[in-house]
Amino acid sequence: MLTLSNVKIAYSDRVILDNLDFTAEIGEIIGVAAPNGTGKTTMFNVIANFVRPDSGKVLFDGKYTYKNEKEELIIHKKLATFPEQKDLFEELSGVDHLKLYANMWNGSTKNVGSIIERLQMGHYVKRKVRTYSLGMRQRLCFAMMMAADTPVMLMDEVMNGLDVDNVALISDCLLEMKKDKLIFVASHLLENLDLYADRVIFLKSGKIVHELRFTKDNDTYLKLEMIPEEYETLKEDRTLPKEHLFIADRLLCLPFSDMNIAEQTVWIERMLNYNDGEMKIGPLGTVEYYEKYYA
Ligand SMILES: Nc1ncnc2c1ncn2[C@@H]1O[C@H](COP(=O)(O)OP(=O)(O)OP(=O)(O)O)[C@@H](O)[C@H]1O
Repeated sequence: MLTLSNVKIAYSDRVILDNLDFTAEIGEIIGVAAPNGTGKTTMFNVIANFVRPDSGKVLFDGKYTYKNEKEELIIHKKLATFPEQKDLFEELSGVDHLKLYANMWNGSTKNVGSIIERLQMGHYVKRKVRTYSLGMRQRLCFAMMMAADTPVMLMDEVMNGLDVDNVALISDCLLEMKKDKLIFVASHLLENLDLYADRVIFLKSGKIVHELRFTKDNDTYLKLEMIPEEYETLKEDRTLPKEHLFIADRLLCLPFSDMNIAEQTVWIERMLNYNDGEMKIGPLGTVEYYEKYYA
């Protein structure tokens, strides 16, 4: 549905996206993880054509690119970007904003009532935006995306300023929405991405350094916190599996899926001597890969 081929962009001498290749389909939520200033927003800006890449192209439905205004219009009917709070109109109400987005992209306001109900905005949405808190504004921005109801959505920092309950609410909505959409979410709430993303891409030095796919077939690891000195001692006897990881100088991860039960039992018994025997068994999540690449 969406293809980025060889997308390159640099500011002055600094390469932000370095010949990026990427394909995504309807029905996916794709998390984008990377530290501040890496290029998440730049990637979204290129997808939306707010910024022209130095080379490479963005292709929608296998045929539309940003080669002329006609095609740009076709693409922009399919694509909405998460509004920034500073772009809200202080003197308009939340309902006014929702109607605006619904009319602009969807051509109908018939879903506005159910969106307000789903996002529990009924008690404030008729007031002017200037009276809203940060969290109320953020929920309105998300509601505007729901009102636009486009097949492609670029959500930058969607959870900013939301409390735990609202993060859970928006996460549930994302899962409900994804069936007929391709949704990108750039976020620093890493654990939250594990709850709804189908895959998470990690950007580093302009490239995708890792793609984490959440499937039931993901490799399982035995995970245990230890200090670097303990890890070094353990390494000396040369029995650690070759594919083990020691992430961020704190987390030992032993690949468990490939071991037989006897080997697994031996390692669990050995690990009981560390960290009061506190260990976890499961696949690696976004936090662990993030630490692997950026710690
Ligand atoms: N118009 C511009 N001119 C010059 N440099 C820019 C421009 N836009 C972005 N950059 C630089 O490109 C880099 C990537 O910025 P970008 O906003 O894409 O990062 P990000 O990963 O979204 O960061 P954050 O997590 O802070 O939102 C930064 O170093 C930024 O300063």
